[in-house]
Amino acid sequence: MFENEKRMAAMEALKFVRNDMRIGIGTGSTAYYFIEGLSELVKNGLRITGIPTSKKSEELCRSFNIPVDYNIKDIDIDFDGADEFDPYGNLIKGGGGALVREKIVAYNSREFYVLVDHSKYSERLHKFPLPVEVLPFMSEKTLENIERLGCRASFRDDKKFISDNGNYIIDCVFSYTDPELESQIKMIPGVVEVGIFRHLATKIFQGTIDGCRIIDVK
Ligand SMILES: O=C[C@H](O)[C@H](O)[C@H](O)COP(=O)(O)O
Repeated sequence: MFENEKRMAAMEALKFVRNDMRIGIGTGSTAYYFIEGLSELVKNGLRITGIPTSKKSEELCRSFNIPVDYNIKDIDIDFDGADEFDPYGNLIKGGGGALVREKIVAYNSREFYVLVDHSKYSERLHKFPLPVEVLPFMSEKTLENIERLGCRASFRDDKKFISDNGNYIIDCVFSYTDPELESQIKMIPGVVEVGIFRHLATKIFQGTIDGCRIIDVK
């Protein structure tokens, strides 16, 4: 859905990539267009090092001959998609189950550029169930503890979905996903990471029917 908007967001963001940059490489269908476009630039001589945010994106990079290295201290810009964003640049991520690595890379990047189609915008985060990665150990209790915060929660694919880190994803339906929930959920033992990304995005590239809108996050 909205493939053209996703492609436009990715193409616009690619204009910010320069020689010798170390860049975070996101996960998902929008990040795919970014990786595809990046591979063309690399083929034409661009020198970059990529830090992929999932095994899937790493495989894609390798198949496109994009150099990959995880032993990088300073990441210049991270480019990734999102499931939902609000006017303050708060994000929900993890629809593809890659939230842990995505958050580590975003946190350690000087800039974090988010690539989305128009449908991802909400005045208040409420459309997309909040993904939370949890350890398998006593995960039923972890789910109960998360539900106490006021949501309906379920294991993704009845625990058949296993993250790149060997964990489960719990999808949580809140009537409103208050960004403040990030720290409350993270306090629950067994929770590895929460798909709320606050104070991380620096620019949002939103594909629209006739181009791409760039939003600078204050
Ligand atoms: O775990 C996956 C990621 O957070 C994705 O970046 C997110 O789900 C957006 O994916 P898409 O671009 O396919 O909508």
